[in-house]
Amino acid sequence: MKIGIIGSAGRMGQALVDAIAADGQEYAGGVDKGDDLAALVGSSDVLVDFSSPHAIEANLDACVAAGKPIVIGTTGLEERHHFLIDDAARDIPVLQTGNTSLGVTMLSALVQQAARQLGEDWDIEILEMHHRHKVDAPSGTALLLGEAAASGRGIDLKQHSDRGRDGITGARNAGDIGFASLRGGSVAGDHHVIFASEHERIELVHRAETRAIFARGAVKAGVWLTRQKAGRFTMQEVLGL
Ligand SMILES: NC(=O)C1=CN([C@@H]2O[C@H](COP(=O)(O)OP(=O)(O)OC[C@H]3O[C@@H](n4cnc5c(N)ncnc54)[C@H](OP(=O)(O)O)[C@@H]3O)[C@@H](O)[C@H]2O)C=CC1
Ligand SMILES: O=C(O)C1=N[C@H](C(=O)O)C[C@H](O)C1
Repeated sequence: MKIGIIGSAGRMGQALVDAIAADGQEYAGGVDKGDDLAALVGSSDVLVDFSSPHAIEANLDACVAAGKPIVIGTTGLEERHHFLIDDAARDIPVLQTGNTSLGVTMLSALVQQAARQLGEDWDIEILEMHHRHKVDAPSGTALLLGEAAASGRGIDLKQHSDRGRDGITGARNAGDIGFASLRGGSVAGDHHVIFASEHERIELVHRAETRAIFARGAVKAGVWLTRQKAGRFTMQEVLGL
């Protein structure tokens, strides 16, 4: 399978080049800002995008025009990006996720189950730490885990998230899902989901020890997408979880 990378010179782009070779796939080439995207899309069977939210619209347009599937791992997406993805998914297979690793995909299933079964007296807080170069917060994974918790609870995350406590915040709003972000050093990605009740606490933690886990999952998702019809897919579907 010929896999093209959008954001190829970046940290994830480089990890992907290795993962493509390790999986026995063919590297079709890569683009970064200002490169010939249409040419890459034309010569690839599937595109994998780990670049910037600014690139999403052009990437989707190019893939729709050429009828090629795309995996979007880029984070920091806004609502309008999700609408663009939904539109494109009417014509081509698209998988967008804040985390392509097996471990986080499993964690999100566990978080959803815990949130469903624990009562509302269990406060939910999500803490993430990443390397000093990361530009978006909360991480895409933290938001994905927040969505998993909200869906387990049967609530809308947008109406129930607390994303930036500072100063005299007042007491915690019952039912909110709280987010906190730390940045420093070279941390590939740590996520803690904390369920806190009056007398006990459950903490579910995932630590990425290398970016290879994201790259491996993205390659797996890309190969899987080439066998799908148009639609929007999840890592749970790819991994059969
Ligand atoms: N879903 C997941 O599992 C994971 C997601 N990520 C996400 O992937 C993204 C990239 O992360 P990372 O590799 O660390 O970041 P980097 O900054 O190292 O790499 C981003 C690359 O994308 C390029 N780029 C920027 N704008 C465009 C554009 N408009 N078109 C094409 N290429 C562009 C950059 O080029 P230039 O330097 O010239 O701007 C750079 O080479 C982030 O959003 C990150 O959060 C990361 C890890 C896992
Ligand atoms: O920017 C990163 O590095 C990462 N980004 C993703 C996110 O925002 O959750 C995934 C991973 O944690 C690494």
